[in-house]
Amino acid sequence: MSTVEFTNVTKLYGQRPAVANLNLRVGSGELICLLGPSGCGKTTTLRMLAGFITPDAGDIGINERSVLNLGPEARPTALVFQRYTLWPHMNIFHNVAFGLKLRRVPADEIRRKVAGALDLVGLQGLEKRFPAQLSGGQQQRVALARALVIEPQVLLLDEPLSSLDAKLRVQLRQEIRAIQKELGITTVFVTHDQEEAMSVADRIAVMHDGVLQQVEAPGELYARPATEFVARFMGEMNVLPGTQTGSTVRTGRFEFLTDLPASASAGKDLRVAFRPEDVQLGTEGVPGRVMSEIDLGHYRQLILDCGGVTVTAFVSKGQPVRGNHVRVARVLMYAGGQFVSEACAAEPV
Ligand SMILES: Nc1ncnc2c1ncn2[C@@H]1O[C@H](COP(=O)(O)OP(=O)(O)OP(=O)(O)O)[C@@H](O)[C@H]1O
Repeated sequence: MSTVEFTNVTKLYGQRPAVANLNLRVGSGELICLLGPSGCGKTTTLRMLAGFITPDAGDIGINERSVLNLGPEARPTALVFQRYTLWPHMNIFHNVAFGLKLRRVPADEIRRKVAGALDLVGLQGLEKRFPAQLSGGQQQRVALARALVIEPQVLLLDEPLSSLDAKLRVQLRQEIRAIQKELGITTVFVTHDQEEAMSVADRIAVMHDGVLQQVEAPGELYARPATEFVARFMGEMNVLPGTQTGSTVRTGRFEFLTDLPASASAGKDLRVAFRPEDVQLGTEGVPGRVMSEIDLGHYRQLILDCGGVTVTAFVSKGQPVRGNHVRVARVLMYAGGQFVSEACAAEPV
């Protein structure tokens, strides 16, 4: 059973924080994805946990004990990189056995453990092959076996699927998740791909400009983004500028009712946000004009001009569109980038 805890961790490059005052706890057996755009600080966070980068402030603990004074090799972690970093001149057996040999594990135990690790990643029987004789996906499985064979308490994955093609990525991420669950190993998985994060994580930690924005289970993160950044980053979202008068919030010709006191949004940029799948097309609401329509297989994406406001709507394939009026039942409101309240459609009087 292993936990990870970052407490007020900061890493500066010059004056600029790559990671700013990070507080994050990873529970025992939990898989947390660090998610965010390029340069947000994910890799720096992972490397601080692995011991390759020293934080400027704060503490990092594994199992409630600080690991800051331990070098990478002394930490109970194993790291899998984006590119399969296998030794080309060693066969698969020796690639996987390497860490055990360094630890002076007896030969028969090495054989047993390597066989077990290769079995776990579905590569039994390929011990004598060399890396160049394996596909990209197989090589990445070897890298995973090599990390797991030393029985780390915490598994660290740095964009482990980025160099694979789309189909293989999907397959391997399910395999990684299954292995992680089977072993119950505490895991930190870095990715910039939100679909990947949604599909494997117990919780997702979204980062932006070195700042942790929100940590939540995937469904909750999607339903209730805590900041405007998360709202825009996780899936498609309509984000429109709003103005509040009393209990009414307006954007274009849309009107919503809120119980947010107007004083709470005064002087801050107010935004209303709603998912394209929550846009209803019918005979009631704000008249819309379809500007473009894209067939995306199981649903259609419509871009509508609703009196000068551009709205994206997803319409499921089997659903006939009965009218060109747009209604949005529920919206999220953000002031100064932070979630402040929900609002609901004001019914026409
Ligand atoms: N050695 C370094 N020297 C100076 N700045 C650095 C160094 N390493 C990282 N940075 C900066 O710190 C910030 C965070 O980098 P980091 O690699 O952690 O981001 P990331 O989210 O992992 O991005 P990517 O997905 O592109 O790897 C970036 O602005 C980056 O330019």
